[in-house]
Amino acid sequence: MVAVEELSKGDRLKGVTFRAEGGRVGLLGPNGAGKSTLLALLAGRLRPTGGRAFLLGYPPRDPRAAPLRAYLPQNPRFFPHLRAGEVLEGARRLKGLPRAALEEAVERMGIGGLLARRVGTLSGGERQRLALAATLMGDPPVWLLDEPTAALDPKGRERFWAWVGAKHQGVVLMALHHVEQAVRLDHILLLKGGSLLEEGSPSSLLGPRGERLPWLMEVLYAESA
Ligand SMILES: Nc1ncnc2c1ncn2[C@@H]1O[C@H](COP(=O)(O)OP(=O)(O)OP(=O)(O)O)[C@@H](O)[C@H]1O
Repeated sequence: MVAVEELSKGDRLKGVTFRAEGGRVGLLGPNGAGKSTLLALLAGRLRPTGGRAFLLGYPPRDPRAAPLRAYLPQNPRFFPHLRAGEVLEGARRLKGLPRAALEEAVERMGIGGLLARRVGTLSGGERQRLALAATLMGDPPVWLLDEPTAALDPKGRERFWAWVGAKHQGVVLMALHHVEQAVRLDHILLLKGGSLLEEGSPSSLLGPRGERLPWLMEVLYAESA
């Protein structure tokens, strides 16, 4: 479903290869590891300098790939004067979705009370909920999410993970910083310095009881003196 072969972007991503047929796949790695670069390449926002990728058989920049994916960048931007409801309505029209899809997205992220608010007045977490609702509306098969939970409070995180849990087909590929969320994943890709260090299930990488967590933290996050 998502196939990545020797994908490169200069020094930012160096020949990464993996396949994901379905499920929740986490990209873990320190700042600057290349997570956002990989997601932006799959979203068709960047051109690779080498290698290839496919979303359900289509290269990311092929127009046929666009309706198959939802992409949440790290810092989604909105026109601050728009109301949250207008942002969602714009997303709905752009995607050609029925009104029910918008209503489901509002319900899932719990933002019914924000619809009349101007985006510029929303808090960081409220904006993140709105961005997720606008991005995931209509549930396309491939979700590409750059730190989707970073600004969310615990309730917001629960809502997000419940939406992910309700997705029974497709791939959710997401960059995450909070290693404790790794237990919610089916598969983990460890990125560092633009390269894929290792991949596997949470229990194979972290140990069945999380006993390898110190190793993981050291491998990923140790800073050279
Ligand atoms: N537009 C750009 N031009 C040149 N280099 C860039 C650009 N954007 C990012 N980089 C560099 O590419 C590398 C990978 O960055 P990327 O944003 O993909 O990392 P990341 O794993 O998402 O990091 P973070 O956890 O900090 O979001 C970093 O060294 C970064 O400084």
